Amino acid sequence: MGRRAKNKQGDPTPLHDPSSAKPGPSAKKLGKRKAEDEGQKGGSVKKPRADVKGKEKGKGKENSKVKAKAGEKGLKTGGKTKRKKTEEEEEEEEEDVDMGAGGSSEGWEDVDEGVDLKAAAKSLFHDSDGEEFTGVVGDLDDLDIDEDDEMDDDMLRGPVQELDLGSDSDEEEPAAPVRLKGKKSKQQDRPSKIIPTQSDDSSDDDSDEDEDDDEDGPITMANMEARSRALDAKAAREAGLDIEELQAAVRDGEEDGDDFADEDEEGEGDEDEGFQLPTAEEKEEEQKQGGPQVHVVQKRMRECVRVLGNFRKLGAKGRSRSEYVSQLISDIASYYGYNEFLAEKLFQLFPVSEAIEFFEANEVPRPVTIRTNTLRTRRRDLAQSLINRGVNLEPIGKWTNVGLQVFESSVPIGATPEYLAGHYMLQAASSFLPVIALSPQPGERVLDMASAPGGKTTHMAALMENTGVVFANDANKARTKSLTANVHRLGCKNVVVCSYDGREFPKVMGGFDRVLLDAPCSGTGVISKDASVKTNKSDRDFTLLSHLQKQLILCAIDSVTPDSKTGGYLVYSTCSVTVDENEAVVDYALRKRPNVKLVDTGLEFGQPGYTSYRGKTFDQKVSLTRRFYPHMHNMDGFFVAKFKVEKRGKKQQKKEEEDEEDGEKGKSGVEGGVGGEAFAFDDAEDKPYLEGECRHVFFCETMVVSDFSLSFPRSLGHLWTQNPSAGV
Ligand SMILES: C[S@@+](CC[C@H](N)C(=O)[O-])C[C@H]1O[C@@H](n2cnc3c(N)ncnc32)[C@H](O)[C@@H]1O
Repeated sequence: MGRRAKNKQGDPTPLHDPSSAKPGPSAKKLGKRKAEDEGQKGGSVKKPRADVKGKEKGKGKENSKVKAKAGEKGLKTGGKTKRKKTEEEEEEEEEDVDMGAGGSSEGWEDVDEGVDLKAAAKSLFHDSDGEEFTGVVGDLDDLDIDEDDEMDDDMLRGPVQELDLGSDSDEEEPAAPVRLKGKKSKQQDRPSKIIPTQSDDSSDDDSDEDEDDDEDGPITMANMEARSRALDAKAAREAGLDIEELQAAVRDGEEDGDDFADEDEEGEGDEDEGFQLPTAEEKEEEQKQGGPQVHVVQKRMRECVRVLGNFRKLGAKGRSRSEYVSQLISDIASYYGYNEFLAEKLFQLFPVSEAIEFFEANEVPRPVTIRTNTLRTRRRDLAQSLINRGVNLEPIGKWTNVGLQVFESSVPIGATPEYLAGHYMLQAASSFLPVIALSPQPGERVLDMASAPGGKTTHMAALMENTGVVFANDANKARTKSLTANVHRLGCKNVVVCSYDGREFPKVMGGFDRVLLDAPCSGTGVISKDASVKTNKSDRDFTLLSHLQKQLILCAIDSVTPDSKTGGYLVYSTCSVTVDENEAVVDYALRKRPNVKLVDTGLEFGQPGYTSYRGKTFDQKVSLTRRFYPHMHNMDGFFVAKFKVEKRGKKQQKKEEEDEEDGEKGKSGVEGGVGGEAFAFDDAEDKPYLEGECRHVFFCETMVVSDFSLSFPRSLGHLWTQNPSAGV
């Protein structure tokens, strides 16, 4: 936690207008990275932060007070600008401005004006100087928080464990990483932030001023934020220039009539004297020596990106584009520590230069973010309480009125009294998105089909103001423990926890106004959190996951009632960036269920989903889905699709019945592989794997009702009367 909290980053806000050009290449950046490696560990961007850390440690308690003060300033004025002022200015202003009453309200739109926040915060919590803690209301006694649960908040997403077909991620890192042996990342050799995301740029409006500051005087508590931002901004500007240069190179290539689609076209230009693609013999020799040297790989990657940006001009005679591509993929795999299969799969998602940005971004932790639980508190009150404890934070961005980004904290953010009292959930910013898209309404009946550990369930319960009912289901019974704990901690009284295989819906219950299917996935969007994904995913995993996701999405659609007066929506999301798990699943659902249509997600940013990919064409409406990327949005890789479910015609019903019969005969008929090759699943062949997937399924007969004060019959009455055909 501490490491992340100290990792000051830009907002997880949109960096690009979806319509704007994607960020460009960074071949030059790879060169800069090398210089930083050799010149100074940590590079110019990281060094001041290290200094600051050292000072913070030394200052102890006093330090946290200063930080709290700096944070208060941020709160009063909307954050960023104020923290760049001198200590004297801050003190002066502190006297002038009444905490919480007035001030600029950017990012705090959810807060009533004129509230005495200090008093409000005090009424909730006593100061941390030993007075009795009286702020907790509700069912704290019911809390059963163990370490796993704490982790669960943050590790909201991850690969499906059942499909983890072995990983070698326990392998030790070599002590002196001179050569690349096997699939080990060399990231420990390099500064953690090498190609700054453009969020750094966008989050800094007055970076010139900061840059001037950079020259004078030592780093102090008062100026450290400004220093850090200035350095980030400087690096971002440099990266921007690189991007422009490389984009220009790519444009030149295009103008020259370079056909990027022609994989085997041979180069016409002269290869740089200093760079030659290695011959087969040289590669063999490299392997014999225990793998290439880091600086060789860095240089080769940089050169390959450059050549591929303008292949016709720069490609060596007699060498094909695909040779450069496969060399680059192989070097990416060894440099960043991926298996070659996954490196290639992810590489193919982006233009060459952007792919490097994506891989780089996976090496950097995403910002620490929390979601205010509006059932227990308001964001401004929560911020005030945490600031008083020495937490430096800011609202995430205008797109959410409950999110806070934590920059630094002198207390463990997963163990504050506010956390234990359920005032917030440690939650990745990307996790807010599907709930915002689904937009559950008070009084509705909602299903969260794959819900553990409950980040989205509890968010939905809050949006529904603890009314209606949220069925929080998860096939993995062990995971429902942390789900239940979170439901209790956050004071959700409209949640029923259950543990079915999602594919049992709507047979067990249906008739929902809205359904969220936050599907089990490969986790390729959260590699910065779980590096094991780099090496433990195979082609077969993606095939099986896609199969499961297709089965789940049909069940999710069928669980929505088209008769809903207020809703009739399904949101499908994953924390993966692969097309097989996203667009291919959505397209499959559209083909299998003509009664659903894609609608706008309502999310303000994100890239449109692919409508064609590697020879496969999807429904044009798939462009309504949204993709989110670490390198572009400074949040976990994520995908969101929103469907409106309408009434089924008789013809469709008949077709579905036929499909079901076919499935029972042995072929489930799931199709839609990426790359043009349609494939069908053979249930007999998949059985061992699907059984593996199902072995944790617990068909619960007794629901765990989150609010024990609710009478059992009433909650279940609500449940069963909606679905008389449930047959339970
Ligand atoms: C991405 S996680 C869900 C995260 C959760 N929505 C949240 O926000 O905290 C996917 C979940 O799907 C569950 N799962 C896997 N297979 C399932 C199935 N067949 N039916 C229902 N849930 C399943 C896993 O146990 C896992 O908890």
